[in-house]
Amino acid sequence: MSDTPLLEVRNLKVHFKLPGTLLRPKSGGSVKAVDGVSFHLNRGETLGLVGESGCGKSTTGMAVLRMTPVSGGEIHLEGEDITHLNGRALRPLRRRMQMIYQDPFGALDPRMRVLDIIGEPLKVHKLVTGRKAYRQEVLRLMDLVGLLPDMCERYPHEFSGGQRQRIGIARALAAQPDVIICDEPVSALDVSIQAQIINLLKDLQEELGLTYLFVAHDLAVVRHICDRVMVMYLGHVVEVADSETLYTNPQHPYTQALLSAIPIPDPRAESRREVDPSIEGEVPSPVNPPSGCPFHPRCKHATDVCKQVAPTLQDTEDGHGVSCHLYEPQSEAEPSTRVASMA
Ligand SMILES: Nc1ncnc2c1ncn2[C@@H]1O[C@H](COP(=O)(O)OP(=O)(O)OP(=O)(O)O)[C@@H](O)[C@H]1O
Repeated sequence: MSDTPLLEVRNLKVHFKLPGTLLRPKSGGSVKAVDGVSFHLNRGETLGLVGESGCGKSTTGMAVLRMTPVSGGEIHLEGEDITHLNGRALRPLRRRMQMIYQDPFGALDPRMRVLDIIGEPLKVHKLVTGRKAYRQEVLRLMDLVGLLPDMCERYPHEFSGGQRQRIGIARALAAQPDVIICDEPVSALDVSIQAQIINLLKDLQEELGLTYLFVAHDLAVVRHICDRVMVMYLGHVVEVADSETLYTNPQHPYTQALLSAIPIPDPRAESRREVDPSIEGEVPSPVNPPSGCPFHPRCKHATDVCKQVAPTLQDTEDGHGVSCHLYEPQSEAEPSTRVASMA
């Protein structure tokens, strides 16, 4: 079996130009929404992408799908550089990478019947021939996601939020994708429905060997579905590790702060929980980033959130990477594995 990851992203940058003002029309500057992000995704695994609002999670997903312009870096799908594919060459990629959207209400065309919403990718990518095979395939997909056959003639407004998300999942599956980007797929749903959709995604992954990039701001949700988790802060990855390690032994102060904000189900433990103050207050914005490191105010590199001398995050053997100048590896035996290099 090949060691090539299904998806590999190297030093990805997405910088948006800001419009100028009336007085200074040319000096709008830019937002570094994604600024040097690297990661890999193996076939059959789920990688979580977490962080506060505005840290660049969705933009990373959209860039990987080649739905937003890439300012720098490389995206490889099964070893093929897809960063600069355009026009016709992008078509097969559109099938191979699908997205499940956050808003099950806005993602579906209200004028289309479920039969055609789910079936559209079958037509676009010519995956079935004939009306009968088309209908059969849609019904099979509906069954996979727990929708009844007679629902296929209905319209999106006749469904609940959870059912609409099932329709969105069936539509994504119709394309027989290699990678599915799940962009906050449960955050718009009631808590009781969230668990159903997460379980459905897990079951489908097991049955069909799916690969997910799972974007979410809710760390509690991510823990249940992800094999590995990557934490983003203002366009950078600050820590990546397997889920168990990240939740039980977080090393970056930002990860620790994010975890301190998760409510604990046990009321006694919850009453003792203290939220790290660095995570409270206004969410930092890449439009006007903080001038010093909010986690290590005394760090001598703490200028413009480590952007002047950015610590680099190593893709290490044990898979635990920490991007912080002040991080010390725990073991002498693995000096190069966890240290953020002083570039
Ligand atoms: N098309 C765009 N033009 C200009 N700025 C943009 C554009 N798209 C995103 N941004 C900015 O890039 C930053 C990252 O946005 P992004 O949506 O990726 O964050 P996010 O982590 O997914 O947040 P959320 O959880 O709120 O969706 C934000 O400051 C956002 O305002």
